[in-house]
Amino acid sequence: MSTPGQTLLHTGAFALGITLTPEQNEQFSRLYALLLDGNSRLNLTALKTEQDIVLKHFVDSLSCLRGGYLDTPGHVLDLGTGGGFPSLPLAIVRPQLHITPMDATRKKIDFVRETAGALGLNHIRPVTGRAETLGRDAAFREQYDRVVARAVTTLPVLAELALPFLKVGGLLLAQKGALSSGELQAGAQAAAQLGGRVQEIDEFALPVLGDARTLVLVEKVRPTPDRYPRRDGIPNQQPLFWKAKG
Ligand SMILES: C[S@@+](CC[C@H](N)C(=O)[O-])C[C@H]1O[C@@H](n2cnc3c(N)ncnc32)[C@H](O)[C@@H]1O
Repeated sequence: MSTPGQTLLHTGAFALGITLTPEQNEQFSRLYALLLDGNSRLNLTALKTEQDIVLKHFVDSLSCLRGGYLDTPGHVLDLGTGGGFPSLPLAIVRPQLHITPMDATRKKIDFVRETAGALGLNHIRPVTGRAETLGRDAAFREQYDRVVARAVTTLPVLAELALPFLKVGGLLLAQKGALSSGELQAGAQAAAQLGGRVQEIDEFALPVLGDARTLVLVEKVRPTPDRYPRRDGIPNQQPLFWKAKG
């Protein structure tokens, strides 16, 4: 990563209240190089410029730390991690978390596993699978203190995919762009059906660029009914309280 890229990373992280150590800085530089290399082979991200990768992937990923809900040790599932976001940046700055990056696409999870190994992030255990299937597996259901999901589907669909993984008392942190009131209302209704309750809507601007972002916090207040999640693809085709995309 260039010196201006490092400055941007520091500025962005600092705006979120995070001061990076020299070792973390080095890990982000290596992550940047590995992402560029992986992208040329695997098409992991549409973002190509250094500024975009630093701000829209690294700093944006770290914005799930707003509010301090990931400051204590615990088990975190990253649902739909793609190329490892937010898992990899989060693992760099929060080594005390046990993080499970999960995605339906094997080649993405292979990249996350190799990259975590290269960065010495031993507290990451990547898993390939669909949320609808793993959410019914006793090894995953109700096993997590936190679920993070960045840029994954609409709020009502995400509520059905994510809430089954949480212990009662756990939190879903949904990282989204600008959110319509319709999506939020449907998401709140879906969450209630699945044992959740919208706790906070945190609207903020992405550091440096100012793009609109929303961090939606949903607390799990009682167990998710056994009939959820529905089978593969159904949450997306027939979202609760929401129209499917045409
Ligand atoms: C738009 S990408 C976002 C990736 C990453 N979170 C990021 O911010 O760069 C959405 C990801 O969710 C995964 N995904 C979508 N539905 C899923 C499901 N039902 N189970 C597991 N992964 C899913 C996709 O494979 C894709 O990698």
